[in-house]
Amino acid sequence: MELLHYHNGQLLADNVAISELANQYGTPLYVYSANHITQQFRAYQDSLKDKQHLICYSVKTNSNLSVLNLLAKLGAGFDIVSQGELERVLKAGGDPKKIVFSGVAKSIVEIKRALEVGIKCFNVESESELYRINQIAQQLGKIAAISLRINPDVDAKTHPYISTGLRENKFGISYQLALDVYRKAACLSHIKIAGIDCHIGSQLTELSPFLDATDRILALVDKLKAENIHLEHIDLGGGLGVCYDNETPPSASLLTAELMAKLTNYADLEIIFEPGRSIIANAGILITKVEYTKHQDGNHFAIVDAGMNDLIRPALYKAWMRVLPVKEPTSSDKKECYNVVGPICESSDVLAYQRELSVAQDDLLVICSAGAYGFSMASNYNSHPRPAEIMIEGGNRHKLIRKRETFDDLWRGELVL
Ligand SMILES: Cc1ncc(COP(=O)(O)O)c(C=O)c1O
Ligand SMILES: N[C@@H](CCCC[NH3+])C(=O)O
Repeated sequence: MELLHYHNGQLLADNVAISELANQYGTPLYVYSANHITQQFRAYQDSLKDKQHLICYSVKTNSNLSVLNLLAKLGAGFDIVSQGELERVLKAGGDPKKIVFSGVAKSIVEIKRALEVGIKCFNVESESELYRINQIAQQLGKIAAISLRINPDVDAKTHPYISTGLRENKFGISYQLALDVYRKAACLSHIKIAGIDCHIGSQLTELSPFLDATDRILALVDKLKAENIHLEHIDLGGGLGVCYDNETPPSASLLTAELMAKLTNYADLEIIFEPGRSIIANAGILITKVEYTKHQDGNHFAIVDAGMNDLIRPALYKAWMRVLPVKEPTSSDKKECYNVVGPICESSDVLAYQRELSVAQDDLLVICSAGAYGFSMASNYNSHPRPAEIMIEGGNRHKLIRKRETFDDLWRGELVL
């Protein structure tokens, strides 16, 4: 079932009226549906049930403790990229043995902490990182399980800012060097080679880049085997896209089925995925209120209380996100072509360009598909407190899962000289 639908002229999320949420919690407001998150996660789980697998939700996508806790209870592992994300997962009740640690700049402190809590695996992104991990593991008297994140040099056919698997990107170890780095890893005293990893980008709407990357990774697995380097798992990353407008990405079950077909001769390998957006993007919305409308020089602006500080995707990538009025439009409404703009003093603070809307002051609008890379990328720019977040459970109960920030939160930790 879709998250949003109109009923008696009002927009509902699951079975809850958006206007009720805005009245109770204020705006801007992030809202997520536990049912939808569960449904998306289970789509991965169900399609992999015949294969040893671990679905490591990508924490950066939406790292609210309640979201992590919900996913942990469903059996998720976690893909993290910082100690902050590690601490969040632990705080939310996630199992450290199901954590994989990606990221190009893991610090000594981060590596130590990850070893102490006993994560599943480091996704190593450079040769120097490998040596650092070995050294720290030696100091702690531990063996670090690693996989190398391979940069397969595959075009993910997505926005250049969110493509990560091309040779010019900073991520991973070059395909050409990978075998050699594995050989070096095999000689290190405190390293255990556990797997192989790749993640080629985000918001992928075609299957072919996934298939190409997997072929290249499997060719490496074969070469490693020939050298007696045996792996326990293969991690194919995240990246599956969602529908924001009219994209038609493959479903999680089609993606996993196509990839599993390639893995039939690798029955002993556990398969790991690191999905983020496809779990939660369409399980979340951002509710915002129209503060003013402005009509001048042929332009129509709906000036709303949410801005690029709350949701940066449109400003950062010119991402298109659907905007729906909370009051159901009728055929007699007079519509104009609006730019939906926020309060921030930047010309790029535009949430949506050129949308046919009928809006008036104090109307509520919903930015759809905002569950992924929404709140997790929010900032306090222009000294706006970050929004509250709420979760709808069971389709009709709603709970605050993050309080709206106060002004005290804005200057917490600052000192007046
Ligand atoms: C290493 C890694 N894994 C997983 C993800 C999740 O990607 P997505 O949200 O596109 O599924 C990302 C973000 O792109 C990432 O950098
Ligand atoms: N933040 C990006 C995706 C980047 C993925 C990070 N690995 C977005 O909103 O689309």
